[in-house]
Amino acid sequence: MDEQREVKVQNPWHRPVVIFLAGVITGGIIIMVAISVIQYKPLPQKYKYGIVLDAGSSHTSVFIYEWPAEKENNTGMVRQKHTCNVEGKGISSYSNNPVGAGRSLQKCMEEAKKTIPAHRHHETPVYLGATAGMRLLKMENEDASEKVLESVAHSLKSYPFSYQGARIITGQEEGAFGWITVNYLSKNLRKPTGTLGALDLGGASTQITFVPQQEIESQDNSIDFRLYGNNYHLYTHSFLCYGKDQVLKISMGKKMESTFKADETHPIELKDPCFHPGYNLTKTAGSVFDTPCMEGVKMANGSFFHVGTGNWSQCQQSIRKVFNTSYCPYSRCSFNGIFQPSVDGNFGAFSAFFFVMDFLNLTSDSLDITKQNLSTYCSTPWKKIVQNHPKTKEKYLSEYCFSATYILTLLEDGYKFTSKNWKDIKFIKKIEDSDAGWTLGYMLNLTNMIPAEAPDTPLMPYGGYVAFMLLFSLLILVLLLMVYLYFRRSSRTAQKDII
Ligand SMILES: Nc1ccn([C@@H]2O[C@H](COP(=O)(O)OP(=O)(O)O)[C@@H](O)[C@H]2O)c(=O)n1
Ligand SMILES: [Ca+2]
Repeated sequence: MDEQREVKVQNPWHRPVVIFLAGVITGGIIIMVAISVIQYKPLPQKYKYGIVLDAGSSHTSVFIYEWPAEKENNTGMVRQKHTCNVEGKGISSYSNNPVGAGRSLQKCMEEAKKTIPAHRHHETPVYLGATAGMRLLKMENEDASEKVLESVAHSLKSYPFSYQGARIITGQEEGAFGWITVNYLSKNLRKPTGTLGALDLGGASTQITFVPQQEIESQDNSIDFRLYGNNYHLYTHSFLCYGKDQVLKISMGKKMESTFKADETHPIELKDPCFHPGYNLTKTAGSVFDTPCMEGVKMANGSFFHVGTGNWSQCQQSIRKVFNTSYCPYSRCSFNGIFQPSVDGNFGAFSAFFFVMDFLNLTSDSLDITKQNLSTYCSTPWKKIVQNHPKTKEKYLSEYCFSATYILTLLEDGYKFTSKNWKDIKFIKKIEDSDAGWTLGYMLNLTNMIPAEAPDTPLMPYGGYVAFMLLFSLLILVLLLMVYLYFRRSSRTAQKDII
């Protein structure tokens, strides 16, 4: 018995190699789990910023964008952090006082300094893009337009941001970057689903941009992008002078031309179906004809009584006269001899399309109901309109009937939307807290934030990776435990057998 007891039991767990290996594996698993858990804790995000100034014909807005520093090439990561409306009119109104244009930006740029953390200021790009108001000023007086641009550039350079330029963007850029903005924000760009057409209405120009089914017959209206590995072949056109403020001038000018006789003494009455009954204001012909958009219209002078008659269908008749549909050198045209394929898919209509239709509550009905409601609105007496909207500036209030009638005429007669596809037009201001407009697309393009090829995506999303690592580590632990228990049992049995 004693001899037997003295036989040493060879327990495999007591071998140094096994002990060392078991220690290393267990240590490894503990480290793996610890790393996974620590990694899973969301790290404080680091943000980057960009500033774009939209110098429109009627006013200037400053947009501040932000995005997580590590994710700048992912779609939908950039969002609008802050906007500031510059006081006063657009920069093109400073043609006689260019210094004033630069000075007008000061308040909003100071706000930008406060909004963006100081340590990011020097690397924050700032861009200014001017649109149709400056295009018109350049046509009228190139020297003045250059002075205004120099003035805003000088002003922007005085801030601690990274100045990237102040220029007049083309109508094509305005249309195309508006399209990029709405599709980036709707996260359409990396999906095989359809894209959203873009309709932008300003004070001095309007843009239509979409992916057409048909071939684009004119080179000027075609633009190609490769974004996230997909090719986009876009139709785009910008109609200079067809913003709502310029069309109001043109259509009033045409009415004056046909109403006023050369020998009549002033002031004369201009009866206008686009203004409410009871509206009566003395205006100067100069305020109507102060634009290069009135080519070929005989100029009146002196002052006149602008008298509203509030008749929607007559208003529409008068607006139709600003579209020339008498010639088309292509298989089909919108107006003024401009090629346009038939509209296709859904459209986002923003800027003044939204402001006007939203103010009048006309954003969600059929085309027929919309026309009926607008007709009732236009024939409502001016006194009642003022009573109903005591806080709205009378100048703006008086123009809604005209503007909405222009919008319907532009969309139906101009772009050839019908009562069937009217519902495909969504009047939008924002998509996920960011304004629809050209500015975001402009910045994304200039900062190369939309790559031509889709960035490589990891095998699995981060959350999935962490879950996988935890599960896998747990499995190894359980397996080790089972192996341990097995060896312990078999070594005990061996001991018993020996005993
Ligand atoms: N809250 C607002 C802001 C702008 N608007 C109008 O929207 C238009 C904006 O045009 P814009 O200044 O961007 O001019 P463009 O240079 O784009 O032609 C102007 O006609 C403004 O009067 C509006 O109706 N309601
Ligand atoms: Ca605009």
